[in-house]
Amino acid sequence: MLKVAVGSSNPAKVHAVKEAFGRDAEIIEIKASSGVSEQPFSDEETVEGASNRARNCLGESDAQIGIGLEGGVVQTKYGLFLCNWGALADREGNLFIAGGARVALPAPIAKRLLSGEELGPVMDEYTKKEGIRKKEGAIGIFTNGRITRQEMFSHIMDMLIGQYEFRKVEKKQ
Ligand SMILES: O=P(O)(O)OP(=O)(O)OP(=O)(O)OC[C@H]1O[C@@H](n2cnc3c(O)ncnc32)[C@H](O)[C@@H]1O
Ligand SMILES: [Mg+2]
Repeated sequence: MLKVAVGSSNPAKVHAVKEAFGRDAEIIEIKASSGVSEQPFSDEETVEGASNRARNCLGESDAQIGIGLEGGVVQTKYGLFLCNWGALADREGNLFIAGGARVALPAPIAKRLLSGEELGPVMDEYTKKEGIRKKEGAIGIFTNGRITRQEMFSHIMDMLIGQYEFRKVEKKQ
């Protein structure tokens, strides 16, 4: 059975990984460090966090595949956007990367992030709910529930596994 380690215990991430691999894989959760700030502030930093988590999963377990999923924000001339990145590392040294959907953060939220606050706590305060980051996520709130954080990570997972499969098919030819 394929053993997959995911570098997080956040249910929005773990469920997306489980759903993407299906019943044929054993999924274990690892406290993998991202090596970046708690609130990544660029695509590069967010990709780096995802990649570090994926590689650290392999270092800290005997899994064949390591998965890192990381959320961040990115500054654009249209405002501050949510960004999400995923990485899949295998034992052959391959690292596959894929990015998720983006959505603009409302100005009052963006302002708080720019002054140094972290999105997770800001979202809880804003919605007067607890643990938004583990549930529908900011993307769920700001899209009126149409796209949840798990769904967004599911999309990233399909892009990661798809690239991994494609590479295997290519090697055989
Ligand atoms: O336990 P881990 O795996 O670290 O999960 P996390 O929810 O902290 O997620 P990230 O580290 O990937 O996200 C970086 C920061 O952005 C916050 N964040 C990212 N996406 C979010 C979302 O959709 N809703 C709420 N907070 C979010 C999160 O709380 C962190 O402060
Ligand atoms: Mg985190």
